[in-house]
Amino acid sequence: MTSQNNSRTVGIIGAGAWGTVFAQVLADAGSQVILFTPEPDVVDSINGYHTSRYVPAVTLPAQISATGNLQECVEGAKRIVVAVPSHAVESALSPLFGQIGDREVLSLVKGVRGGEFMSTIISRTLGLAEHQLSVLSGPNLAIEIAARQPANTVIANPDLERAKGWADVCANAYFRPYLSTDVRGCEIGGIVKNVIALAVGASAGMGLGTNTRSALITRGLAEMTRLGMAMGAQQETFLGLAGIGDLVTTCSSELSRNFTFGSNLGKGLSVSQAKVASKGVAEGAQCCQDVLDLANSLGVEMPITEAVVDVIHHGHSARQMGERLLGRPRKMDGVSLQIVD
Ligand SMILES: NC(=O)c1ccc[n+]([C@@H]2O[C@H](COP(=O)([O-])OP(=O)(O)OC[C@H]3O[C@@H](n4cnc5c(N)ncnc54)[C@H](O)[C@@H]3O)[C@@H](O)[C@H]2O)c1
Ligand SMILES: O=P(O)(O)OC[C@H](O)CO
Repeated sequence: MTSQNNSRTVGIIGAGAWGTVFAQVLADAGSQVILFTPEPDVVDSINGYHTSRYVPAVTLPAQISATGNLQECVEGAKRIVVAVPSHAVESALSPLFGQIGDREVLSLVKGVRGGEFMSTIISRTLGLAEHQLSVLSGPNLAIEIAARQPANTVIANPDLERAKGWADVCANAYFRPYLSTDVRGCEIGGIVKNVIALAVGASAGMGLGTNTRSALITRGLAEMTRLGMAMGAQQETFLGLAGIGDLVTTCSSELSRNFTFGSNLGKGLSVSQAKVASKGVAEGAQCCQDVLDLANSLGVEMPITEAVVDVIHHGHSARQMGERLLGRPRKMDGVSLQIVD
């Protein structure tokens, strides 16, 4: 199947859980969508049966097709969405360097690597102009949205008209975008919440309850906000959908891969066993070291993140993580905006 070269055709690079469900969101809002994936069985399944193993038990709208040819995905598309995991962004996009022209691009990716945010890496890899890339982030568990359950999100671009353009294309009866100019804050929210969800998942896996969860969410919000403020983000972003909203969702649901990854660690699985058991990418495990490096380079204290890094990379157990956080010096309550709390 090929895309129609019209103003409502969107190409999505990456047909995992979120890319596929976002295709449904766009189709339900009136677009034709063409998904690119290097996995031939996924292409065949979408084109032949309107199904994908990434979203079981869902019948995809007929306006969605798939291709294993990257050029075919983008050539007829008016707008382009990036939906691969953070570790695959450069390899997936580099063949398209300089070929995007003036088309609008939207990143769904939640990750940081080598001190760089995905907006920076995607813009550089594709050779985009300033503000050509918008970022979408918020409490968006793909499987719930696949069932057309109501969800809000945030679309950010310093040029609000460009963010509005994307909101017009993806708003539908169950998907409501809010707007922001704070790209950096939205990206930080989408990254740090994954790291905190690993810690919350680990506590749940150990059999701990809601008090522990609330403590980690609240102190996690403090960490996220401190890092964001040190990087020039807006404080209110962290009290919105891309901050506390996504943090609560990811720390509350077994549909979250990060929560589940942490839960498996809490139950005693090793990091490599938890990775194998994971049904998709757990960006918090991929990115926690990068988040900590960023925090350290800015002198920002992130004790939960530090404890997660010790579990993921230095052989600490989930129990040791808990003991270490409980043994910290006394602190004042509330979200202190001092970088060292
Ligand atoms: N799943 C969700 O609920 C959800 C929600 C919001 C944001 N996100 C974010 O979206 C991003 C993608 O997550 P996902 O859930 O779709 O991942 P996933 O694990 O479900 O699927 C990853 C997809 O990327 C594809 N891929 C890997 N390398 C590729 C390459 N080089 N070129 C093209 N495709 C490649 C794989 O084939 C697969 O289709 C992540 O950063 C994630 O944090 C996910
Ligand atoms: O499944 P997770 O943990 O990657 O979370 C998915 C989304 O980011 C939730 O907003």
